[in-house]
Order: sequence, then structure tokens, then C-alpha cells
Amino acid sequence: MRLIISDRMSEWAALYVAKKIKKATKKEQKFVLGLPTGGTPLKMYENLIKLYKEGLISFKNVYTFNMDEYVGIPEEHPESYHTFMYKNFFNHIDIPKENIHILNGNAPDLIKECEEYEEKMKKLGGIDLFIGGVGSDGHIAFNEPGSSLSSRTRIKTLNKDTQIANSRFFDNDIDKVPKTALTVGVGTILDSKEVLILVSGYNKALALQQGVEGSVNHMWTITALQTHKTAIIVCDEDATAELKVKTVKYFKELEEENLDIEKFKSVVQNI
Ligand SMILES: N[C@@H]1[C@@H](O)[C@H](O)[C@@H](COP(=O)(O)O)O[C@@H]1O
Repeated sequence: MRLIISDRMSEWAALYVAKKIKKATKKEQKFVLGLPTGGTPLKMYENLIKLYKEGLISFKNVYTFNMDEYVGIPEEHPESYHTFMYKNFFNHIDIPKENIHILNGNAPDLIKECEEYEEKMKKLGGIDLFIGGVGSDGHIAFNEPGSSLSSRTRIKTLNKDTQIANSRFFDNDIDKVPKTALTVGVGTILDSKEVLILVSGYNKALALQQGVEGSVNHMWTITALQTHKTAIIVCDEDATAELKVKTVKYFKELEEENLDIEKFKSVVQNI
């Protein structure tokens, strides 16, 4: 596992995504991205939009699959993940609409919807890079504590922690938070060629500590990343509060020359 610790984490993550897209585009290949919602990836999306507007990347050959969507709220609801993605990302880039995939939480047959989602990923050759955030209880996508580490896309009931955390988007009223969601599974994420998880802020420090220093276990689904060949966690300084000093030092020294954003940008420009 790589651990990138930088307060410029969102710029770093955007450049990493840009690098992968440019490399694929250069070879005239498509690039399949798994995408998250939430507060954490917002700045990464802003940076990707900036790189697009600067002419550094195009999303014409990019296909996307979002991680999750609430069940039972209309697509046009201001807090649906459909709305989030168009408002914060898709409306500002050149991705063809038909390349965008988001689970339909209002499908008449939700089980079929989940199965077909997995099929669509497979048809496109699988996900190249799955990007995610993490909940303070260590969940990735909506794979709440206790989720099978080999789970696939399915319906999940949100636990109390997640309902409380997400009530900030629903007038701080827990009763307005949908109780179920469709989500890719931990196994779906692990099948991706690469996984990049963004972790920001002090309230995620325990989740990061479990993800990096804890043992693989289904109560902290982020720990499943430890079994992936090419997983990267990108975090800020605040999120490292629960890590051992030794761990932080090790990864900082290891990645020292990869943390220079200006240098990274020039590398991406020259692809
Ligand atoms: N399903 C989403 C996750 O994909 C996200 O990682 C998490 C943390 O969100 P935030 O980045 O806002 O803390 O929230 C929700 O539970």
C-alpha cells in the first residue's frame, strides 16, 4: 500500500487521475473510473475541472461508475448522488453522457439493477481506478461495519453512525436521511486494477489508523485495501493523528520526491 500524506492531497489526487487518463488516451484506450461523493472528494473534482479547463486533460474516453446512491429519493433531489455528481463534476467537463453510470435507487427491481451494474463494469473491461472516501467508522462506499469483504453491488441498510453523519445534508434531521442505499461491494472495489482512497480531517484519523496499521477485518471495511496489490491512500496531516510517528515518518520519507505538486504537474503535462 502507498500512503501519500500531504495537505495538497486533492491536487495530488487530481494529478494522479489526470496522469492515468492521459496515459490511456495516448494509447487510444478508454479509461474506466470508479467515483465517490461526499465532502472529501469535492476539492479533487475542482482540481480535475481546473486541469480540464487548462486543456491538460479530456474526459472523452473516460467511463465512470459511481460507488453508491440512496434508495428512494428522486434523482433530482438536491442531495441525491446523481445531483451531486452533475453539479460538482460532470456538468463542467467533456465526458459523454452515455459514459456515465450511476446506480438507480428508484429502479423497479433493485436487485436486478445491482446485478446489471456489475455486468456493465465487466463489459467495459472492469474498473481501472476506483476512487473512494471513507466514513469515520472506516466504511468505503456504503459498506458499513460488518459488510462482507467479498461483497458485490447490493442494497445496504445504513447504520446509525452514517445516518447521523449524513443528516448534515438533510437539514440535520436524521428522519429525512434515506435508510437504505445501493452500493458497490468491497469485492467490487477490490476487483479494480487500482484503488485510491481519500482521507481528510481529524474525525477520520481512527479510520485511517485502522486502514494502515490495523488488521484486515470486516468492522473497518477500509482495511480490505491491505489485500489489494495497488492501493493508495491519500490523506492530509490532520487525518494522521492516530498513526504511529514511525509510520508517518516512514511513508513521508518513502514518498518524499513524489509529493512535489509542481513537479508532478509538469510530469503530467509532458505525457
Ligand atoms: N457513501 C458515502 C461514502 O462514499 C463517503 O466516503 C462517506 C464519507 O463522506 P465525507 O467525505 O463527506 O466525509 O460518506 C458516505 O457514507
